[in-house]
Amino acid sequence: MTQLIRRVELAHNKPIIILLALLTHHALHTGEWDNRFHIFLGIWTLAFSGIAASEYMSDERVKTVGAVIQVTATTAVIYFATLAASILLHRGFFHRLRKIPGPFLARFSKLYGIFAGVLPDFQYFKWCEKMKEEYKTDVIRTGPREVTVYCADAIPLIHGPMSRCRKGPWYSGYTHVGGDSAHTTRDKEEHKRRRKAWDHAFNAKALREYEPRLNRHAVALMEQLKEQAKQPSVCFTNWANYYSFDVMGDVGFSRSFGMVEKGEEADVIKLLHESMSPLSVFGHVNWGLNLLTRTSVGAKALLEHIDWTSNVLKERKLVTPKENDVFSRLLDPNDDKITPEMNADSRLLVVAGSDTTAATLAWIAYELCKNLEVQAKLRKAIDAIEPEKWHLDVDDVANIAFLDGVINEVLRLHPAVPSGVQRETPPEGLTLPNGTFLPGNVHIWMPIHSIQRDPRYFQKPLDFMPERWTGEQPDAVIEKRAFMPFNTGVYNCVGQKLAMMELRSVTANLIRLFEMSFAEGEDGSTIEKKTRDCFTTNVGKLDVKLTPRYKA
Ligand code: HEM
Repeated sequence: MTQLIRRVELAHNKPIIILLALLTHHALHTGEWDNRFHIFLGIWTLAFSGIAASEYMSDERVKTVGAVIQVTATTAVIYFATLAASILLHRGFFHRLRKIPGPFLARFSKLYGIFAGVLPDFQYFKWCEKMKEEYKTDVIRTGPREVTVYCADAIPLIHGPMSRCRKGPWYSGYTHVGGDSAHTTRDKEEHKRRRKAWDHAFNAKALREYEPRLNRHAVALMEQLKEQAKQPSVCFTNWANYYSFDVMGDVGFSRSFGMVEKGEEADVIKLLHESMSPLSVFGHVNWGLNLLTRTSVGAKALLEHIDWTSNVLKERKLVTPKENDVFSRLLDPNDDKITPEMNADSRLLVVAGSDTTAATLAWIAYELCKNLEVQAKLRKAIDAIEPEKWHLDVDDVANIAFLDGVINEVLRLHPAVPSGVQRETPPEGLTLPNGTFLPGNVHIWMPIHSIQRDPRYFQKPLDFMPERWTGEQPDAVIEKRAFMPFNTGVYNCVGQKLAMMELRSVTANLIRLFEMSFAEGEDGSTIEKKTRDCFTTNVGKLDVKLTPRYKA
């Protein structure tokens, strides 16, 4: 054996080291390693430890620790320098995406997007917007193997029901810790099977069953806001969070979190936001997120949140609720076990079912404070409904065109998933409607925020104009497909009808009971600047002044 090692003399044989580096690049390039990068780290650690040991044992010239380190380090430098040079040369000048325009440095690494687009203000969607203005084209290369696509006519190809694209590796970032949810599974057949149960949990009959709960939570919120209105300023973002968390707990798990009742930020909301935070950066470098969750460094909150949501489900499994909830439809009553997939679905419901609605409610308050004439017009429409009732039920506000116009306009200007979702081209590639050919296994993002503010699709796109949705200004929507806050196709938001019921119920009652304006010292800049894009958003604080319209 020693003879053999001596003959090969790997550490002294530069061509072999270079060849191994090139083979490594080939393996990295042809496979999907985003979520298996730890395997390479393991192989490298073993290989270089092996080289150090074999040098020490077999080479008379290498007999001190210093000499062993020197030889191993030289080997590592040659290997990694070759690997880096090969990767960078390929990504920069020979890659299949080399003809797609984009920032020069972005073609070498996604780290560029992180430094240029995320770290300045954690609002990556704004950087996407800047790229579109700078390059004035619909397809921009924003990473070595990634493009950002801005044209609405590509939506059916990328997201539509017949799309051949599949979910990208972003979705498997921490599958190894929590299992795959219906949302994170990348297997189309598995998604189809699991989505059936979710569809059942949000069909018309189920939604009707959830209505009384929504009414109860809206009443509780309004009662608390009446008390809060005695203060000069109310932190609306907090109350939006409490409400949506209570609804999600009740409708999802028949569990009362009682946050509106307590009126204080519960640790679990903080934990939820902290668990999503790493995605703002590591959502762009999958291998980073994967390593983070494997080593727990920096992913403590995420792991704790996964545990917490598993416990919520465990406790739910022990009871038979009086009213059906979402998990009445998802859990198998004949099976005592809770699978990792069910635990992952539990976290999916907590994240998707609370944060998105809370963020949208906060933006509704922001836009209504900024556009007082819209608020007055909305109030007129709301006052006309069932004037003798002191509280409007979900059913009462199901078909108010101007209310839906306000909500749609907020979802257009402030989508809860602003940077969009990742898809991957099929192996044979994809030709976009503008003729651009995207080779196979390329990652695509369609930034919802940019598309929904594009003047090609919406007249005066930055104006808050609910009338564009009500029939009063129909020409103001030029391309309806470009409105995709809940996404579209087989992976679209299963909870969108429930979300609309919540948004209508809270907005209508809020506007019926209070005049709302920015609190003193507030101008809306905190929510604009401090909102953090973490796939969903952690919205910044918004303080409002509520003036009751009726005496208690
Ligand atoms: C304003 C509120 C909401 C917005 C803007 C929103 C947006 C979205 C978007 C864009 C997706 C697609 C994600 C992707 O493809 O990766 C999605 C998926 C999903 N949403 Fe929502 N959502 C909202 C509220 C809700 C609510 C209230 C629930 C449940 C209670 C919910 C449950 C889900 C689930 C389970 C999925 C995964 C569906 C699948 O992959 O088949 N969402 N949502």
